[in-house]
Amino acid sequence: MSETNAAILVVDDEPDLRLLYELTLMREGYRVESAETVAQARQKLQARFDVVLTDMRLPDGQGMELLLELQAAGRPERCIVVTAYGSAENAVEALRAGAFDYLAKPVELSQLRTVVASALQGLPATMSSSIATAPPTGDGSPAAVHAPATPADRAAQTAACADAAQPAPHDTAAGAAALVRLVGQSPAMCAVKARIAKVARSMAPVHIHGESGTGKELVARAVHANSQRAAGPLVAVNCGAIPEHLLEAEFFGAKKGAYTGATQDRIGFFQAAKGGTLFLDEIGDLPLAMQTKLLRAIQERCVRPLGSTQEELVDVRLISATHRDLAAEVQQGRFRQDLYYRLNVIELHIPPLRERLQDLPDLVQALLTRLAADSGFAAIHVESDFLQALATRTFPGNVRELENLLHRAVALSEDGILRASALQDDSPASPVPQAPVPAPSPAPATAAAAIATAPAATGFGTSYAIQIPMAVSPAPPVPPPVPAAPATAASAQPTGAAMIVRAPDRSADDEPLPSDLQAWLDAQERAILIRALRAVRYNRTAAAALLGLNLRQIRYRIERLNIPTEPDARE
Ligand SMILES: Nc1ncnc2c1ncn2[C@@H]1O[C@H](COP(=O)(O)OP(=O)(O)OP(=O)(O)O)[C@@H](O)[C@H]1O
Repeated sequence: MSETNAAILVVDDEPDLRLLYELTLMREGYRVESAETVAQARQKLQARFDVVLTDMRLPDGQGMELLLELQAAGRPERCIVVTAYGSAENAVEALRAGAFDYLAKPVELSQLRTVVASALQGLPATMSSSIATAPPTGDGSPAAVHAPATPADRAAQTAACADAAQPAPHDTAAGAAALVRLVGQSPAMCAVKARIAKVARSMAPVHIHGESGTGKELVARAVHANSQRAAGPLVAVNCGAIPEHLLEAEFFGAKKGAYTGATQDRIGFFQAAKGGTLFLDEIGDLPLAMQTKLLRAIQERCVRPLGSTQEELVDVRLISATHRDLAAEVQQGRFRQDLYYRLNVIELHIPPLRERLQDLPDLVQALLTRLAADSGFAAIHVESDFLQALATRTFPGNVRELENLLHRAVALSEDGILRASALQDDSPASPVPQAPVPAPSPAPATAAAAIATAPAATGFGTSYAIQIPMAVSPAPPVPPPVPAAPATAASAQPTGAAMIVRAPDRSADDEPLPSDLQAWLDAQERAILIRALRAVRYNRTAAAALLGLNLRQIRYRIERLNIPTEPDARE
């Protein structure tokens, strides 16, 4: 959307501050209206805006009331709440209630501009084209508006699992593809997908919790891909893999000579993720000293590269993940409570695979599709006893364990047929629990086989039967690069395989067509440019040379695709 058309409502009772916000935003080209009280704001909100910037404390009530009323009315305005200095509770409360973002007093004007611009990103153009009138409600609260849904809204609607697996024409093909890549149609996974689509839309920090191998990184990628920052970078960091003495430089950047070995300026993760998402995996592994520095970066919204005197504005959405129980880590003094509070604004829990065993057939199919290409077999046949043997396991290593197990089974198979005997050396790591049998997922659209309860089912061990169609139905068409696994009834083999997974044919004719060619090409170009820039530490001349471009061409492309580079990136 053209940001200059955007309409902003500023709500603040302090005339000086109101004027300052108004002037700052008008200078950005926005159309600004203002209100001094909750009552006045309600009046103004009979019309529609793109963004509402409201102080928390107002003479006749709280800014939160406006936020909640807009939410309740299903209004599409993005709300930014201005909180008192140091009032983390208010900020977190507002984010949990659905605020897009918050600003702490005293509001830095550069931050105000960044946060408002970020809130306007990805809004449909129709919303900002005019301050359209919304029908009055009678009680003075903001009227409901059935505005065009945002991509995240649409994703939420389609995240009812069958739809998420078969994405409808979607504004962000990448967002739908990211949800499809997260295989599983069990109620637990459907709930995870629906929540991803819902929480993706704000700037609120998301904390993903789940055992190792449950797919936390895939979930983080899906949140990013469904957010309005999807066009920006996703920088994924494994906090446990960075030597302690390098943490600060890696996170915040460093000037040449700032430490032994710093032979040139380098940008940090915060700068690299500018305009996008910073995914801090294994956050529980961060040493306490670094936790303090990270907290400061989050609170102050700026970072200072090592050896620099200049602070740099932070413009990232934070996602963190851990397999640890962070609350327990806080109790034991190993994790800062205030940081935990800041990171855990929205929690996403990924259930372990043993609690959603009905996802097994879908997962086996998806994972084998990935493996089939490298296996050397034209197709991999999965015998029913192999699936049955899998279903008796508890997978303490979750999907990663399943992936490894399939990898070994395929590698050791001489004929491309997976039988239960292939699992004999792969002893189950733990005894089968006598847990209640989970309900099977409702009519899985793509499952090659569905695990269903046998009569008088009592537990995992002997109570499952595998319903086995003769062949795998074709996987739903998904945007690239998600591989499809075409296999038809005609491809069923005389082995009576429960599942047949064909190595994806890489011929161009079989690639699903992108629904928005330009967006698809831009995404490819952007990813390649970012890779090249990172490879040469953001030296644009070197990156251009890598890609067979000249400096002018790469500069043009960087600018066109809004690729963040170091402020003083070298040429
Ligand atoms: N629902 C899923 N659908 C498809 N693949 C999955 C799913 N969940 C996990 N995987 C695959 O399992 C492997 C492990 O996933 P991932 O790295 O995201 O797990 P994690 O929870 O981040 O693990 P860790 O805590 O050890 O970092 C990856 O190869 C991932 O692609």
